[in-house]
Amino acid sequence: MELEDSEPPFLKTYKALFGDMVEEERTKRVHENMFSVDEYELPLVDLSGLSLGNFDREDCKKAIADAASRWGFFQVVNHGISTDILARMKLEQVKLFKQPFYKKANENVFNLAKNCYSWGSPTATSLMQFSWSEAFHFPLTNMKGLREFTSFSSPIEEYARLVFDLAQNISETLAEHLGCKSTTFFVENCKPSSCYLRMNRYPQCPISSKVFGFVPHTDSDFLTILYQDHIGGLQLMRDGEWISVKPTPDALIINIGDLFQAWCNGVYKSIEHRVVTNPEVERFSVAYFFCPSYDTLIKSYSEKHSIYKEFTFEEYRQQVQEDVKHTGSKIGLRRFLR
Ligand SMILES: O=C(O)CCC(=O)C(=O)O
Ligand SMILES: [Fe+2]
Repeated sequence: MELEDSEPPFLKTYKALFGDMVEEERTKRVHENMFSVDEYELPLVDLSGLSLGNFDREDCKKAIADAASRWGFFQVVNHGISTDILARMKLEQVKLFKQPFYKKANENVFNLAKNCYSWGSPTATSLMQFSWSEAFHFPLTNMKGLREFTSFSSPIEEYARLVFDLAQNISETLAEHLGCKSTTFFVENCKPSSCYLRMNRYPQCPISSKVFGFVPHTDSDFLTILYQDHIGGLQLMRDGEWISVKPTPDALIINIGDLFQAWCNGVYKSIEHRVVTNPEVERFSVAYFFCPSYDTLIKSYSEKHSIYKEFTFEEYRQQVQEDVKHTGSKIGLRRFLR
């Protein structure tokens, strides 16, 4: 590997896991792809309805709640984040990943929390636990380090600010639809500093028919807002089958996370999703995780009955980490069923 190469050494490092697959894939005439599934368009919600008159507003709120309960995943347009900011953020993202690998892996480039860069899956014992991707995972407790690295008044920072408002707005809307007239839950517990931003890059993959870009999982937050490029690769579980999400330019994808599912007692669904890689091109995405502070108690909004035991966000995170360490995968909310 050249010193300046930005590509993580997947094949060399994980040789034991991949065996002869690269050669097999190269010489095969017919390419069977176990991840190739039907493509769907997610429900699309035009958020301009939220700022219009009462009638449109109610329609828009209903469309959001319907999508969150029936799909757990939907896309939004007219979300208030300009094409220009999205494009400038993407440029910064590419710049980050194009740094030499040794620098990404060995240096605390951003002066932020340690270990914010990760690649591959060091604990994977089988191919099914492996993710062919690299990521920068930023806690948003402190944007200072990031600001020092990127150009001042960074578009990443601007995006994080705007997307926080969007997440808060959608959470409030979903809560209102459940009949919570004036809930202050999200305002009180979810602050910009308790959220996370993860920039993902999925390098082109010579064994893409056999390895995930991101293993199947649900998100451990209230909701996630995803900005993806035009390549595609995100798939989700729907009625017991995997389906592939068709990218829509400039739309943002919203998905319900585990905490929301627990809070609303299962009305809105945290859906399993995964990413598949591409043999020819790289793909970029940015996930914003709308999270509460660690000590926030997560329990059903309704006094009536609740499916899950109560837990703090910290307890949930720790349990997820322990399960991944001991079983190789996340068990998630099933652990907290009453
Ligand atoms: O890159 C994607 O499309 C999805 C990423 C994702 O699921 C995550 O970061 O949790
Ligand atoms: Fe996810």
